[in-house]
Amino acid sequence: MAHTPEQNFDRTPPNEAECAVARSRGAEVITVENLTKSFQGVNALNGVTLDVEAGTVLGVVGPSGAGKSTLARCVALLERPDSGAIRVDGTDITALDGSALRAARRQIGVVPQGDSLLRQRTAAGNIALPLESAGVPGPQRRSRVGELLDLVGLTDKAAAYPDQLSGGQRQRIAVARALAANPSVLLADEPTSALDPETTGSVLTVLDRARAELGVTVLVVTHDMGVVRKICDDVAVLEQGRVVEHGKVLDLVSDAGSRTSSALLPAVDLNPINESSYDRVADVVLVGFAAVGALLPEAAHRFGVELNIVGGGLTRLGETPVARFRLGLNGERSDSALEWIGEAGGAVQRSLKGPQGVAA
Ligand SMILES: Nc1ncnc2c1ncn2[C@@H]1O[C@H](COP(=O)(O)OP(=O)(O)OP(=O)(O)O)[C@@H](O)[C@H]1O
Repeated sequence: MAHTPEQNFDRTPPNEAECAVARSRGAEVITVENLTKSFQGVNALNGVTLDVEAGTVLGVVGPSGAGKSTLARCVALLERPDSGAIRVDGTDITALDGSALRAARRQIGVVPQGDSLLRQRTAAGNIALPLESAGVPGPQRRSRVGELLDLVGLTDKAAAYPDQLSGGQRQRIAVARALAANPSVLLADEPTSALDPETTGSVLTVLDRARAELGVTVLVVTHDMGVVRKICDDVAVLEQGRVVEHGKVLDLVSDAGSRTSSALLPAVDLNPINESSYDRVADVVLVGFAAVGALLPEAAHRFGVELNIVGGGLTRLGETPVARFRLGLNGERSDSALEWIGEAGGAVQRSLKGPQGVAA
């Protein structure tokens, strides 16, 4: 989907309803198929397949050397894969060259790893750079730079040089620069490494705003599950060049065996003494305000059982409250109560005491 610079510039940001339509359509903006890449005999990518829905934030996580940056660099067309396809808005970008390749590159904004701003240019000058390269006329350029400074909350720093900005502010300017040509995809490689928690929050807020206000699809490479916790809709876990887990964060946390649930949910400590006084003990994951607030009291009331939380806790994934609780139940209808919690949307993960197979 090639845009001239003017078309890019003139494209008005989609409103909330349009973004919602894009999301509900579930259109896959990036599809990676069986991607392989090796460097001097080392397999960095070993058959990676995944898709990213339009208007979502995907976190690519995994240990050092797993292939995260190589995947990001392939998607950004900075690296050519050995085999496989990468479709962006339906076009296999690995097959492009010449002007088609340049047009495809404009669809992908990149926030590179590390400090990437030009030292001799002001914040505004850095953001303007891709617009200058694309030949966008001065007045339009200035207006676009103003919008982007506003988006990243740094209007008052337009004339500041990178050395006069904090690490987090520099990163926010790098995000603004990556968004300048109005790409459909924003790719950020470790955007928060080396930042303190507070500054990290401000950079993540900017990435989230890019998705929410511009409808951009965001792919963020990170070793920090805190990034996934705060802004990611989906997560792909890479290990040794392969995707070992991929899906919606809120679905994966309901799966007891997933790496995502282990990393993001409160631990459930074993407390045999406490648990011995119950007929049934089970773990449950509850997602969303309604489930967290109402499901357990409702189950106790419906089935006339005593139901206590004996472990676990509550957390927040983005704006969504999520609980992993260990429950202790007493009463004849304890199994029915657990079954009902499962049917009502809770994920009852294992029956630690009593008959197995209560899972829903
Ligand atoms: N340009 C390169 N030349 C040689 N080997 C490379 C190159 N880029 C990556 N590799 C190798 O490919 C493998 C995957 O590296 P990659 O940087 O993609 O992993 P990563 O998951 O991003 O790691 P990190 O979290 O440490 O950045 C590693 O073994 C790495 O040494």
